[in-house]
Amino acid sequence: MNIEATGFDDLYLITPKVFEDQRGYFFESFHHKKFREATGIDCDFVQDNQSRSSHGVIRGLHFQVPPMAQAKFVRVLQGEVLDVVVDLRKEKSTFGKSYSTLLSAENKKQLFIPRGFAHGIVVLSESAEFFYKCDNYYSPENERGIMYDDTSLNIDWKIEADKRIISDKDTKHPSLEEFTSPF
Ligand SMILES: Cc1cn([C@H]2C[C@H](O)[C@@H](COP(=O)(O)OP(=O)(O)O[C@H]3O[C@H](C)C(=O)[C@H](O)[C@H]3O)O2)c(=O)[nH]c1=O
Repeated sequence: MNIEATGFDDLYLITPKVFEDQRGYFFESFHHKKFREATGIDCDFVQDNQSRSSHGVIRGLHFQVPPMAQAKFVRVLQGEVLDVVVDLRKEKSTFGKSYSTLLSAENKKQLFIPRGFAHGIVVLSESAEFFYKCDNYYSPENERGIMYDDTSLNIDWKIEADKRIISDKDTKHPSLEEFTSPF
């Protein structure tokens, strides 16, 4: 497993070691001890989520506030997404900054997103199956969001505006400036 720093504290891009043979491939999609030894992060995941989305779908930018904030370990089972996170941790020099990376079934890359980040995806392939582990349970009353197209975030979502598929909920979040971060 190769773990890359991202310039954001505790945000890591992971490339698993893939074993290929004439049958296909195998890789360890998560290994608690190896991850902890490489990052110092002792993460106990309690909930797995999976979603399927069509080309152009944007889900985000979502997060849960304390005491139900979530760290996430995300990857793509089929297709390709641009995975986007925004640092909401006020004391960090990266506060308000975004980080994006391509995750795909092909590159098998994974992103560990610590608590204190808003998270979203945009689907670049025909469709995508997205899978992620969470270290805290879903809590609707603690769910929040910031606008994916907040110009202060300067995120390139790669899909033209008229081709984007977005839930009604995701068109009604505050901007980062309008949101007082609890992180
Ligand atoms: C997140 C979640 C949702 N739900 C229910 C609530 C709705 O009835 C339905 C769809 O939920 P939503 O539209 O919020 O799903 P996404 O837009 O994919 O939300 C996710 O999008 C981005 C990518 C994230 O990082 C978050 O984990 C999560 O907010 O599933 C549950 O029952 N449990 C859950 O953990």
